[in-house]
Amino acid sequence: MCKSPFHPLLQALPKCEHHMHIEGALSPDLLFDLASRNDVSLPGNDESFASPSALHNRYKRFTSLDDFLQYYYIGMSVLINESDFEDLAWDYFQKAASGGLAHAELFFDPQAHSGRGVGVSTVVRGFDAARRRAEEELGVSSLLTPCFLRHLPAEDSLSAFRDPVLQQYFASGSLIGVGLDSSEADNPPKLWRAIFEEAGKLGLKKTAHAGEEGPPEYVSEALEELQVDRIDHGVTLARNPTIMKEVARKGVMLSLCPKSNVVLRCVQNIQQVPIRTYLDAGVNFSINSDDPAYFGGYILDNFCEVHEAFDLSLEEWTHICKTAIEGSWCGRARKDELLHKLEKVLKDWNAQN
Ligand SMILES: Nc1ncnc2[nH]cnc12
Ligand SMILES: [Zn+2]
Repeated sequence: MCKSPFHPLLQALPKCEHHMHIEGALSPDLLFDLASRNDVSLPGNDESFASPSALHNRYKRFTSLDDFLQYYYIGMSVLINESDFEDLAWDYFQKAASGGLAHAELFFDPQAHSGRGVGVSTVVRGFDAARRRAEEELGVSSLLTPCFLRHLPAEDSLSAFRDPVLQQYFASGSLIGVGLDSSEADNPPKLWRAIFEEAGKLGLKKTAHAGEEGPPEYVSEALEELQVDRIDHGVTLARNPTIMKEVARKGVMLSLCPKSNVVLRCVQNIQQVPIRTYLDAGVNFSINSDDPAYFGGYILDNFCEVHEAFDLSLEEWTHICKTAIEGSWCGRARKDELLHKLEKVLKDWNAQN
């Protein structure tokens, strides 16, 4: 919660999140509970795993994306059964909905589970159970996208993409698109071109992490070589005005993750996230939590920190929320419902202020 008089408005705004790795919602408490439930032993040689609070403290000292990813992949080892994935996603939906989440487009990493013998149907069935419950009990809609891991060879990603079970989920509409995540440095997007070409032929949505730690040229490469509809992060894009102008011209949306960028040291503080630069340059963006259990905050916390750093106006918040709604991959009917909710929140706010 921030101290701004705007806080009640920030809380009430109907939020769309497009960049949230469900495995990144695994809190230290749930991680320890699941480790005990599933009899999974945590690394004995790392004192960060001595207790949930020791782990929580370690999360305050990440030095880079790869330093974080090491903990992120170890954390996942406790996720074994369908009910574990359901509990994880349900925990996320409850916490994010309390901060005004209305629609979530969620990533997961199938290779990080299949590599440990947990099949994609176990993962998707668990998430789907939580997604149905979120829709019924919280009024939160959601979509699910598998991401492919760029720290592994691109051929591994291609076989994971071609897994018949995954293909069946694409065909049925349970999975909406494809994404690309994990270690960015020295892993240029073009190496994953084959997957994105096949995904395009299947009519799937396409997105890729680019310009998080990597250079702005990875953003243009993802757009040109992978033909992505969206860019995840793009925080380094502001360093190249030519590419930035092209992104603005094309109307491509960036899914920015302000707290993540600070915690993983892509920027020194929230003020350095180029929010003002992108608003001025007409670059579309949404504000997202990335891995909320690791980075110390859900979507509302990201809204609050951005507001405190940039003192945005009512018009600017309205623009950000509308861009996020229009940039979502849900259908027109759901977008209209979300726009309607937004109008109502703004009307109530204006009536009271
Ligand atoms: N911030 C991030 N960047 C790349 N891959 C990720 N996987 C989970 N979080 C990620
Ligand atoms: Zn991410």
